[in-house]
Amino acid sequence: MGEVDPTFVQELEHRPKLSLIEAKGIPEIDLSPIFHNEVPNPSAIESLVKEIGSACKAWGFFKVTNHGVPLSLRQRLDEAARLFFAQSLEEKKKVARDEIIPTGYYDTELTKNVRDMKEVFDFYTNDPFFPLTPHENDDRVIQWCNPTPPYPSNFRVIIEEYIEEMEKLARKLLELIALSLGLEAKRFEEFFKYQTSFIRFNYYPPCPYPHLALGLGRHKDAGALTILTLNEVEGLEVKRKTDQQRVLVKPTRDPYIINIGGIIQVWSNDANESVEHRALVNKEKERFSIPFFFNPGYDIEIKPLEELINEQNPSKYKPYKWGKFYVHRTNSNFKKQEEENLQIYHYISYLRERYFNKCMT
Ligand SMILES: O=C(O)CCC(=O)C(=O)O
Ligand SMILES: [Fe+2]
Repeated sequence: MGEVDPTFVQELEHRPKLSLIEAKGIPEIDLSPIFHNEVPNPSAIESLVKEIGSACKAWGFFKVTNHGVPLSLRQRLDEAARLFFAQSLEEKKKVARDEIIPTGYYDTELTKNVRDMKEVFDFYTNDPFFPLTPHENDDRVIQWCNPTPPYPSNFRVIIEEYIEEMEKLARKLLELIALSLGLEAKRFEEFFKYQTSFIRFNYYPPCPYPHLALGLGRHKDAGALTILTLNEVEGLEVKRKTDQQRVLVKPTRDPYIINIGGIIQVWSNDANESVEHRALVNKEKERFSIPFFFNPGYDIEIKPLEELINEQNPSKYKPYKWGKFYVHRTNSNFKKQEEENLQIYHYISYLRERYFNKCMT
């Protein structure tokens, strides 16, 4: 075993446990009532909405089957990603991200200020606009253009095809979530007109010290919704809501894993919470995961929805602009900071602040 690079080493309390617990009972939800029924069946849709609602509350994440995304497209995407990461570092760095526009390849991501044992390639939908800086009074925006990887030559085309499928699925899932919260199906639609969604390719090479490092440190996804696909290698650990234990999610070929993000947590005023998760590495096998993060426009103000708050259940969050939040957070994932990176709980309204500071780790 070579020298351990200290930048990857997790503090004792965050190192992986040697005995892992397999997650049981993760809801697996069949989406055929919306994707495979020619004629809509209202009672099937109603039970689907109930299932989604309880999965969001009990777990914050769940699997979906019959989701309408062709397996063959995913296989082409997996293969293209594998070819991309198998190239030399020099080749991959031809499409490296920079400090201003963080699209493309990088291998130095930090989560909670510790380096992750992974490489990444990020590709945003429709070259979206973002604030140039996180500073509140700075109105300048900049377009985040995606680099085109020269190899494999069809990578970009496949990514774009796949993103279209992801968007379709994400919009449907959000409709079901809206219904489960007692809202109109299309309640969230306007927020995604100028979306800032992106697809991320995570590549975790075999690691000589998997008991000290993590592929991806503990975090909660900050956007609205994540649609995740994994290769056959285990590694995803999710914090189970019932007992706060980290449980290992068995990778499955066809179903997608859906994660509630921080934005839905805020919109729903905590009715649906985003769960903490992380990724382990191992000594022998390389691991891939491909999340699609469905995110709203940069200028959308995120706050609890009017319909979901009242005197008994007042708003728990101060409004924040998604683009500013995101740029702040992206900067901290790239460079080591003196303080912890931005989280939705930094927007908890004043009255709850003391309570929350105690609860968050
Ligand atoms: O690699 C995994 O299993 C999880 C990836 C993830 O959580 C993320 O990229 O946000
Ligand atoms: Fe995540």
